[in-house]
Amino acid sequence: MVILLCSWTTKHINLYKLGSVLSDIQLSIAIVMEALFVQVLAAISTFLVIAVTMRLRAPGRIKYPPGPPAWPLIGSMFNNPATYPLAYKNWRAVYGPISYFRLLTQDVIVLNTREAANELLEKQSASYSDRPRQVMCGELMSWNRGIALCPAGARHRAYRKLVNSVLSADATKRAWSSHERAACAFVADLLLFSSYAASESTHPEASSESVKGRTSSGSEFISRLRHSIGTHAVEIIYGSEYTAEDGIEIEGGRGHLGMSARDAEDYIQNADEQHTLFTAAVLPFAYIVDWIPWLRYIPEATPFVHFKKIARQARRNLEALTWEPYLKARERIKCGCLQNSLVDVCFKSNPDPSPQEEECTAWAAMGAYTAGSDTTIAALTTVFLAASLNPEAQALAQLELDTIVGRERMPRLDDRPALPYVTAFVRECMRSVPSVPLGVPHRALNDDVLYGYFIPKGATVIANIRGMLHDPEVYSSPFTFNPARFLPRAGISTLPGIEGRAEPDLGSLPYGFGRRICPGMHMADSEVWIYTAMFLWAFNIKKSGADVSTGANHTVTQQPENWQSIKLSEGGIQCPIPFGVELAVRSEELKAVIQAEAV
Ligand code: HEM
Repeated sequence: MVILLCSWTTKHINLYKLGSVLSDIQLSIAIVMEALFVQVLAAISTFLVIAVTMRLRAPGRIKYPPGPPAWPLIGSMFNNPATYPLAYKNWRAVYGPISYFRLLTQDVIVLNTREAANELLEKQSASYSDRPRQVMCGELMSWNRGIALCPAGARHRAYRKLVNSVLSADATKRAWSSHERAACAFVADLLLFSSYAASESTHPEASSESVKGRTSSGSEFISRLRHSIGTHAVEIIYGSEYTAEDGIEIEGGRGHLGMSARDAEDYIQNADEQHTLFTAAVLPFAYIVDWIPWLRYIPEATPFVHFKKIARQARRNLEALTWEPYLKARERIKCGCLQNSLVDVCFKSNPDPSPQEEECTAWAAMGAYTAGSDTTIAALTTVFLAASLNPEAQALAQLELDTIVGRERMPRLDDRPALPYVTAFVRECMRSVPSVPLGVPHRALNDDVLYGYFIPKGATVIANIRGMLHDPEVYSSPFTFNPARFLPRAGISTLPGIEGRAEPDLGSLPYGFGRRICPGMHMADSEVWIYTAMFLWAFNIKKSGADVSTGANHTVTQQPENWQSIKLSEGGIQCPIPFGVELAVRSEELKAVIQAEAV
């Protein structure tokens, strides 16, 4: 039926087209409308056939998992929970460990417990390592050429191998001193100001202003954090500038090779803009074309069709984001200025790469940068908010730091085992506001059954990470900020008198599952920990109602006693907004140590 309708349309258009060249504009409009009408009819018939077939597919009488109410054929299209991460928060209580909904022809499985996620995404990792088709974000904007949305297969394996060269546990340990330097520079940078405020305008998703990249207004605090994490990531992935003074003769007498500080600034800014578009588009079915894929073929000039223009610009910018820093790093490396960045390590192991291999490295590098920055910034923003809202927990962490590290030097990463409360503080932040609340969707490669429920081949599989971390059956009073939940019952020697609750450790849960687990988790863990430790060692932080940089009054809506009321940005990456904080260095003595170590 569908084929018949389509061929009828084509014939019809051709006949009319002949006339329309000669006759008036009205006729052309009528033709387009008619063609569109028939195409829509064709699409609806397709959905009808496919949807009915799909409902009949479950073998035997295996049920689909429970889920929200759905309409015949269209499923949960009008109350699409896929685009609202918070919509899943009570699903474990309502539907149990595994739930299901359908959007037109797309099956979506939501895993609400760690056990269910382990059963599918860890134990059968190979069958769930693919990503669902994402027409807008993946195909039209080109993000499926990067690692995070790349389909499972040889190219994805090659990407993972490349990024592991600098992100594996061992490689990360070798980079500890570089993380410490970056955290120390951040703290020293903050010393220059007496107080700061974080506000909506600084978050990439918070305003249309920021979507266009104008993020400089007001709040120094987060923009400084963004700058610090971004510059550090650029260094780890592309290396830093190499100047003639560094001891090498540079051809043509130019002053430097590689990424200059200015290039890094531009890169960070461009990456922010592209990643903002990415986080909005990566949510399942975020754009109409994700629901009706053939819309990708309609001309960009069609009225009311904005997604084609957005996609074209995003694709062009993503190419630039991928190639410009890579080519600069390559130029430096070819002149013999080798460093330890991801791109350098790739060239060391393969000094004469083919164009395909170069393309692979360039996209792997871009993918690692973009996946690693906003997630880490979101985690650290939560840390600072948590400290400002929980003065008691802040004071306990500082007491532990003073006792173990003292006041004559800054904390280091090898202090971590001796600082259990600081570590528990960081974990509690990552539990309270996981940066990636629904992970990145996986895709079932085969039909499967879990707990007696049918999982159809091709289903999008979402791990409800936030729901797992807020499950009251696992974490008592899940919306109360309490680092002691991660301490042993017997307490800790660094802070006698604190009663631990010995609740389940986070493990790698905030970082996803199976073959797609975050390859940057070791780096993120070390980075978030050292930034937190140095920051709490150096500053007292408290909440404030005013953004001192702009003078604008912000209402402090964040309530320490109930993290459910914390305002979060929407999208694939979650970050608390807005909040004001005041910082004060803890003593002149510490200020002198910071200034000395930051040199
Ligand atoms: C607090 C910080 C971070 C969090 C919470 C986080 C979380 C995640 C999550 C949940 C995923 C999806 C995993 C899945 O599909 O099951 C992911 C993927 C990924 N992350 Fe992270 N991440 C963080 C930092 C980083 C860093 C620092 C890097 C690199 C420098 C990085 C690189 C990546 C990459 C490349 C992927 C895609 C992996 C793939 O599809 O094979 N992440 N991350």
